[in-house]
Amino acid sequence: MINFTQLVLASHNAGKLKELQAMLGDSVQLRSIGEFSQVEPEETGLSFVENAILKARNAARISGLPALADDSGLAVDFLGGAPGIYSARYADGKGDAANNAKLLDVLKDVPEAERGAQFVCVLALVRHAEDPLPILCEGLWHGRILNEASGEHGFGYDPLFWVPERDCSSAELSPGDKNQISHRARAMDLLRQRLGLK
Ligand SMILES: O=P(O)(O)OP(=O)(O)OP(=O)(O)OC[C@H]1O[C@@H](n2cnc3c(O)ncnc32)[C@H](O)[C@@H]1O
Ligand SMILES: [Mg+2]
Repeated sequence: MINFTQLVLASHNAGKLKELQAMLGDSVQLRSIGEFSQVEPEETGLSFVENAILKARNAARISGLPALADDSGLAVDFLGGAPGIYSARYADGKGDAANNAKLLDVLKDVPEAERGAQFVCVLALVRHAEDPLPILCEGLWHGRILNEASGEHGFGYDPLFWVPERDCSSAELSPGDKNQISHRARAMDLLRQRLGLK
């Protein structure tokens, strides 16, 4: 049985930590892997699942605690699913603003009907570093890529992601609203079911 008072989040992304902690509420306290190490593991997998497991195992090994990892990204239809698992590194590690600028540039002549995209989130939970049976949960969020950035909330590609069901960008949603409907919210919903927390 997992001791949830001591669950470490295998992520160096403050935006993810905030969202996941808000979704979990008070029942589970997520400790950041940053408390244990500043070294980020190389994400050498070819899929979200592989990278999520790799990050979770690494965090469990470093902390000695059960670990939850989130590997996520943006899959753009016109780009055959890119940037995908490379979303954080799309502009060679120059950060969110550069990633967004590059995406807008690559799609600059693409008409609205062909700008469909999905946010993807895979959560992996391991009880310990060698856990042979990680719990895996996936969430998708369908939308489309805007022609310019809009909104101040969230992180990453949120200002470029149009949310059809709310008629606004993901960065225009309040944090509470995003956490109800996002790819991460859907994956977390499944995880809570798997853990018997709901
Ligand atoms: O690997 P960790 O340490 O968790 O942090 P990271 O930022 O590198 O995370 P990923 O490797 O999973 O890359 C995910 C990238 O996808 C984008 N992304 C994921 N979820 C997002 C969201 O909810 N809103 C906007 N962009 C998101 C954003 O650019 C992230 O940096
Ligand atoms: Mg990463």
